[in-house]
Parts: sequence; C-alpha cells; structure tokens
Amino acid sequence: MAEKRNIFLVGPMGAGKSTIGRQIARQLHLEFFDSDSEIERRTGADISWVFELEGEEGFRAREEKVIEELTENMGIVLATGGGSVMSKESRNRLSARGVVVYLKTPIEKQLARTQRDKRRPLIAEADDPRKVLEQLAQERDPLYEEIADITVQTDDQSAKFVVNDIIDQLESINGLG
Ligand SMILES: Nc1ncnc2c1ncn2[C@@H]1O[C@H](COP(=O)(O)OP(=O)(O)OP(=O)(O)O)[C@@H](O)[C@H]1O
Ligand SMILES: O=C(O)C1=C[C@@H](O)[C@@H](O)[C@H](O)C1
Ligand SMILES: [Mg+2]
Repeated sequence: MAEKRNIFLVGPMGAGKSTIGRQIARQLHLEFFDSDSEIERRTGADISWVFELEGEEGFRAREEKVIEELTENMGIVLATGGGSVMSKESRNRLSARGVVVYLKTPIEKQLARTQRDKRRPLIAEADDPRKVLEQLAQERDPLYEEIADITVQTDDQSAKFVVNDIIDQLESINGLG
C-alpha cells in the first residue's frame, strides 16, 4: 500500500481551503483538520474573539502551535489559516511533512466569497477590504509559492472541479493516490 502522506492546503482568505480540504478528505478517506477550527475548539472562542482578546500576535502563536502539532500526523488533510505561512517554522513544517497545495485566487473572488463571514477579522473590520487583501497578497503570495508542490487556480471553477483537479495531480505525485 502506498505510504499515507499528508495534504496541506494553503492560500488566502476565501480561496476555498476549508471547503475543498473537507471534500478531498472525504473522497480520499482521510481525516480532515482545519487550523482555524482547531484554534476555536481549543480556546472555546471564535477567531474574531481571539483576535480581540489576544491580538493578531496571540492568534499567530496559537496558529503556529496548532500547525506544529497537526503536522505530526500521518495521512490527514489540513486546511491552514490564510496567514499561517507568515511563520517560517510553519512553512518548514508544512513543506517537510506533506504535499502542499496552493489555492491561487484573485482578489475579486476572495471578496465575493468572504462577504458575509465574521471569521476573518482582518477584513471584516477594515474600511477597505480590497486594499487589505491586496496588501496581504503582495506579502504572502511569494510565501505560498515558496512551499507549494501543487498550485491550482480556483477562479471560476466550482469547488467540485477544483477537488477533482487536485486529486488528479496528487495521484501523479509519488506515494499518493
Ligand atoms: N471553487 C469555489 N467556487 C465557488 N465558491 C467557493 C469555491 N471554493 C470555496 N467557495 C466558497 O467560498 C467561501 C469561502 O471558502 P472557504 O471558507 O473554504 O475559504 P478558506 O480558504 O478556508 O478561507 P480562510 O482562509 O478565511 O479560512 C465558502 O462560502 C465556500 O463555499
Ligand atoms: O489571512 C489571514 O490572516 C486569516 C485567515 C483566516 O483563515 C483566519 O486564520 C484569520 O481570519 C486570519
Ligand atoms: Mg478556512
């Protein structure tokens, strides 16, 4: 049997990491984790509450710890938070311990997909969410690219199409599929 490797999804807010990660896990019969949900489970508070109480710095420390622990697994799918790649330690752990899938998504789509969601305090409270997303993209795109083994455009493709595309690409990588 092929070795069970991890699949890690990275990319910006609204790229579809949680949605697509969950579907990949279901199709491949792997366990699914989401670093944002894990932080919420452990703290008993939602993401915006953690930001409010502990600041972004406190949230990032929790995120790094969750990624450190979850990447110790074997054979999971992990949807990471959009800013997790800001940590060099997390980038190292993600690229060493699984196949990294980058969901590349234009700002326009990110805006449309994140409109009614309170889980993203960085844009929920911004006067100009577009500008925030542009600044984050400038800073983070090179970091997503740096660790990506597979890059998938999620522009106009349905979540189902993106899931199948990723599974096809995973199958051509040694040890998966
Ligand atoms: N390919 C797609 N086509 C259309 N809608 C999508 C697609 N992928 C995700 N969505 C929708 O976009 C919204 C945001 O997706 P999701 O929460 O999975 O993003 P995310 O990458 O996990 O964001 P975050 O980094 O903030 O956790 C959801 O409502 C989801 O249903
Ligand atoms: O891009 C980001 O910095 C974030 C993305 C979300 O997944 C959450 O982790 C949080 O809202 C911060
Ligand atoms: Mg998510």
